[in-house]
Formats: sequence, C-alpha cells, structure tokens
Amino acid sequence: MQNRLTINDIARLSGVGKSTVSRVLNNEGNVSPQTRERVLQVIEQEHFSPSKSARAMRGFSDKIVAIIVSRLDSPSENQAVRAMLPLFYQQGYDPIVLESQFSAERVKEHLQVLKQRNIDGVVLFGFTGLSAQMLTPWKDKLVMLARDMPGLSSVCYDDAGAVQLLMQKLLAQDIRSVGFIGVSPHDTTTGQRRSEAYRAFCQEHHLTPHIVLGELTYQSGFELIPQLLDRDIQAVICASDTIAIGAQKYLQQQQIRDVQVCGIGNNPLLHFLFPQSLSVELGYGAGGEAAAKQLLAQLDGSATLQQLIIPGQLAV
Ligand SMILES: O=P(O)(O)OC[C@H]1O[C@H](O[C@H]2O[C@H](CO)[C@@H](O)[C@H](O)[C@H]2O)[C@H](O)[C@@H](O)[C@@H]1O
Repeated sequence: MQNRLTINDIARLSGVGKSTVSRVLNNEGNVSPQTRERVLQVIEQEHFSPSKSARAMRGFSDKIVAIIVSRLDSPSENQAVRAMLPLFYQQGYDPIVLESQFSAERVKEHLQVLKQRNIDGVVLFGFTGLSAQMLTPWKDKLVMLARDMPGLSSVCYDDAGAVQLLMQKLLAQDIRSVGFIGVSPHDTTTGQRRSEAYRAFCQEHHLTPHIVLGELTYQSGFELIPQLLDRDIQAVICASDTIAIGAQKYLQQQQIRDVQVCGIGNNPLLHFLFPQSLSVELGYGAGGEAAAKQLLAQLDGSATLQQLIIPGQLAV
C-alpha cells in the first residue's frame, strides 16, 4: 500500500517550506502567486488532502456537527433528529449521532472526543444532572434541546401547557375523575413539570389528584394503570405517548372501553394502534428544526444565544 503523503512531502516536491504549504492550504496571504500556483500544482498531481487529524490540529473545520441523543430508541427524539438532518446537509455539514443514556459522565466523555476532533457544533438532548460547568465552554457552539440551562441556547417543549390542554379538554366534556401516570420528579421536564401542572390544575378546579409514577416506557403504562382503575377514574393522562400505548394495551386486554386515555407527544404509533386516544402535538419536528437553525446561525455568527419554547396543541 502506498504511504500517505504529508505536508512535508508536498513542501519538498514544491521546493518550499512546510509553513508555505500550510499558508496555501489555509488560503492565507504572504505567498507569491507563482509559489502558490506551484504548490497547488503539486497538491493536484499528488492528489494530496491533509489528514483529518492534521486538519483538526490546524483548526480547519471538517464541517461536522454532533447530535447527542439520550436514547437511540426514543420516538420523540427520532422525530426531532429527522427534522434536523436536512438542514445540516443543506449547509454542507455531516452530522454524527452519539447516545448519552441520560449519563452526564457519558456526555462529558463525548464532548472530550468531539473537542479533540475539532467538531464544529453540538445539539445536545438535555436532561437533569448535566452541569453548567461542563457545558459552558461549549456555549457558542451548542444548542440544548428539551431542557433549558442558564447561559446556553435551548429549545424546549411546553410541558405544563400540554397537560393543561388535555385537562381543559376533559373538563369541557365534564370528565372530572382523571388519573395521571407520570415519571420521577428527578426528571425536571417530563417528570416534575408535567406532574406539577396536573396537580395545579386539579387544585384550581377542585378535582382529586390520582398520581402514579413510573418510567418512560410502555411497560410502565401497562403495569401502573390498574392502580388508577381501582380509584374509579374516567380518564388518564400519561406523561408520554409511549406510556399511553402501554396503558391502552392493558385496557384492551381487560376489554375496558370507558376510560379515555390521553398522552403527550402525538406519536403516530399510538394513533395507529389506538385511534380513540387523545394526545398533544408537542412539536418534536419543529423543535429539531429550531435547534438546527439556531446552531447553524451561531456557527456562522449571525445569531446570539437564544432560549426558545415550542408551543403545543391538541392533536387532531
Ligand atoms: O417515549 P419517548 O418518545 O422517548 O418520549 C418520552 C419523553 O422523551 C423526551 O424527554 C426525555 O428526554 C429528554 C431529552 O430528550 C429529557 O430532557 C427529559 O427529561 C426526558 O424525560 C421528550 O422531551 C419528552 O417530550 C417525551 O415525552
């Protein structure tokens, strides 16, 4: 196999110094037109392209952005990622996808590698437990999605608004006995913000709250809904559509048809399997698009840091 040429080889073949080749590659001044032409000719003849690590060491951009998802199997995150990709491609960026599994330590490791590789920018699906200290050095080239953090650009969903929309809809149908399947309050958005909005609505409208907490899985919906059925509910709000799929599956197996199941996220699978469900379109696609646009604008210097909230609406 032929050895890869280095900048030193190009310098020798062109009869110039290494720094001159570097200046030609960087398109910098201080090189005569004749010398530039000679170096470019050698580069062309030898089909030379600097290795990625050499480019990174010199501060070149390889036009790569990283997307750090929390879970590769999350329907909501997949929707957001799919909406981002065309925007990155249009601007000549190659996206790479990494997974955090909600581990701050893993995000730290990913960021270290991304820094060494001179990656241009990062969209990070945020979660509780990430520290500002770790992320602040990235602030100009990072957008956080699904969570906010002071001093960083972010795109969030309207967690409380989604629960309010569902509760208002149920109340308008005179449904007053509503249960809630949520997730741990250690999860600030899907957990704490959605559960608190449910509690606050119940308090404001003199409804008795019935809350059970589980995980972000359909198994949780399946396993937890029996506890709410014991409390004679007419409807249940699930903190996500994935949880709602599990709850619906249980009701289907038990042939229970008089409990209205509501979810959050407008997951097409929920509507396909259980079209009688009610859900809120949170705007995962719009969120992904907004995050990609914001990152691109930060990278080309046309935008400052921004905190955006995508409004939700009842799915039809
Ligand atoms: O079942 P899914 O489609 O995966 O949706 C569940 C929720 O996923 C997202 O929230 C979770 O991940 C966020 C990062 O993307 C994180 O900030 C949050 O704490 C997690 O709960 C999504 O943001 C929610 O809208 C979905 O309901």
